[in-house]
Amino acid sequence: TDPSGASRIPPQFSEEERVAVKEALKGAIQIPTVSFSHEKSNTTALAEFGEYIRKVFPTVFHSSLIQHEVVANYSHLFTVQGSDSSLQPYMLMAHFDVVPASEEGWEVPPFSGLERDGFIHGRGTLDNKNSVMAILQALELLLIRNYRPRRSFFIALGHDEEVSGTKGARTISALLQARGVRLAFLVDEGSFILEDFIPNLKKPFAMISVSEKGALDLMLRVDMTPGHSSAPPKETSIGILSAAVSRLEQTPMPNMFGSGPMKKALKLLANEFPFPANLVLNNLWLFRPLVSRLMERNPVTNALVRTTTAVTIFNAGVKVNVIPPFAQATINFRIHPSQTVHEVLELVKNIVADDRVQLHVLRSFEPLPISPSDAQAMGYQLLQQTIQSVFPEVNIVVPGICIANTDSRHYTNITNGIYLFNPVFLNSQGFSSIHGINEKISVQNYENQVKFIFELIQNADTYKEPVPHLHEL
Ligand SMILES: CCCCCCCC/C=C\CCCCCCCC(=O)N[C@@H](CCSC)C(=O)O
Ligand SMILES: [Zn+2]
Ligand SMILES: [Zn+2]
Repeated sequence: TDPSGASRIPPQFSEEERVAVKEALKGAIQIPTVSFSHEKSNTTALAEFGEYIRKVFPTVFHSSLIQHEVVANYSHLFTVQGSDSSLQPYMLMAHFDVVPASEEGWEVPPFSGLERDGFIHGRGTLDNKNSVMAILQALELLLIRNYRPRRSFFIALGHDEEVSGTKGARTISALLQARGVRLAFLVDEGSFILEDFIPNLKKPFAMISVSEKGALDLMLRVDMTPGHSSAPPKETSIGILSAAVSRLEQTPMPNMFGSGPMKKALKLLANEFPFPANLVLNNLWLFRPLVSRLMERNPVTNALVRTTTAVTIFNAGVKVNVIPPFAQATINFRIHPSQTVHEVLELVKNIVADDRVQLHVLRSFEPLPISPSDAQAMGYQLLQQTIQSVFPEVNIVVPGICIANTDSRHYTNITNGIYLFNPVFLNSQGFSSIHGINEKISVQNYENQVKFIFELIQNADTYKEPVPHLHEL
C-alpha cells in the first residue's frame, strides 16, 4: 500500500510471463506494417496487426473498464476508465507502422523478429512497435492482477506516423477534442536513455524531449529554354540550381545554442564531465561561444542547436545532348524550436539570392511549444520519478528537444504537456539503426520498458501535486 492508501502492485513477472512478453514482441515484428508513402502502405499488414493485438492481449480487449475504437480504418484508441473522475486524464502513444527495410546489410531478415545473443532483431524493435507492445503488455499484466486505475487514460496507437500521421493521429486528436477531452499530459516516442553518446560522458542519462523541431520541405526549381547541347548557354538550369543548393549547404542556419531546453540540459549534465569540460559547462556565461561551436561538430548535437538543411532529392536532365529544360531539388529543413517557418524561408531567400530559382513550399509546420519541466509539471515529474525507480543507475534526467517528428504534434489542441521519451537505453549505434539496418532491442531493455509503463500507470494514480511555495499562493 502506498502513502495515498491505494494498493501497489510490484513489477514482478513470472518466468512464464517473461517468455510471453518477449514472444509477443517477436510476433509483432513479423507483421510487415510498412508505410512507403501517403498513398502506399501495407494495409493487409495494418489490419493483421489489429487482429494480432486482440489475440495477444485478451484481457485488455475484454475489460469492462476499457473502450476500444478503430480510428481511420487502422489506428487504435483505447479509453481506460479510472475510478476517480476528478483526476485529469493522460495519454500514452506509440505507432506500429514502420519504414521499409530490404534484407541487404541485415544480420537477420528485418521482419523475422529473431532472438539472437539476447536481442530481438527487426524493423520496429526501437521505432516503435516496442512501445505499442509494451504499453498494451503492461496494461494486460496490471489487469490480470485486478488493478483498477484511478486516473483515466487513453492509449493512441497510430498506423501512419512514418508518413506524417495525418490520418491516424490527426483523426484521434479531433475525436478527443470533439469529446471535450483535455489531457494533463501525453507521452510519445522521440527520446531515450542515452549512453556513450557524448565523448567523456560515460554515465547514461535520460533525456525527456519537451519540444520537437518543426519542418519545411522546400522545392527549388529553375526553368530554362531547352536546346541543342552543341551550342550551350553560359549557364544551364542544372548549374544555376546546383550553385543555389551549394550556397544553402555552405551557409548553415544560425546556431541557436543558449536558448531553450538544451541550456538547462547541459547545466544538469555539467558535473558528470571530467575536468576541464565540467568547468566549461558550469560557466556558460564565459564559454558559450566555445560550447556552441563544439556542439556543431557532431551531426546529432549540431541538429540540437540549429535548423538543419538536408538536400534529399535532386532531379534534372532528360538526354545527354539536350540542354535541360528544368532542374529541381527538394530540401528538408528541420526547424529549431527558437525559429519559425517564416524566419527560415526569409533566410533561404537571402542565401539563394537568385530570382531564377523559384521556391515552392511543399509542406511546413512550426516547432512544438516547449512543455513545462518544472516542479509543478506533472507529466515531466512522473516520468522522472518512474525513471529513478526503474533505472536506479540513471542519475540524471534532462529536458531536451526531439530532432525528428512524431505523432504527438497533432495533439497540441488538447494538451500543453507533450513529453517524448522511450524508457530504453540507446547508444550511437542504436541511434543509427533507427530507419537504418540491424535495428534491435535487448530482451532486458524490452522487459524494462514494460516494467516502466507498469510503474508509470500506477504512479499516475498516486501522484500528489507539489505544495506551491508561499509566494505562489
Ligand atoms: C547533449 C545531448 C545529446 C543528445 C543526443 C540526442 C539523441 C537523439 C536521440 C534519439 C532521437 C530519435 C528520434 C526517434 C523518433 C523518430 C521519429 C521519426 O522518424 N519521424 C519521422 C516522421 C516522418 S513524417 C513524414 C521523421 O522523419 O521525423
Ligand atoms: Zn517512430
Ligand atoms: Zn520512424
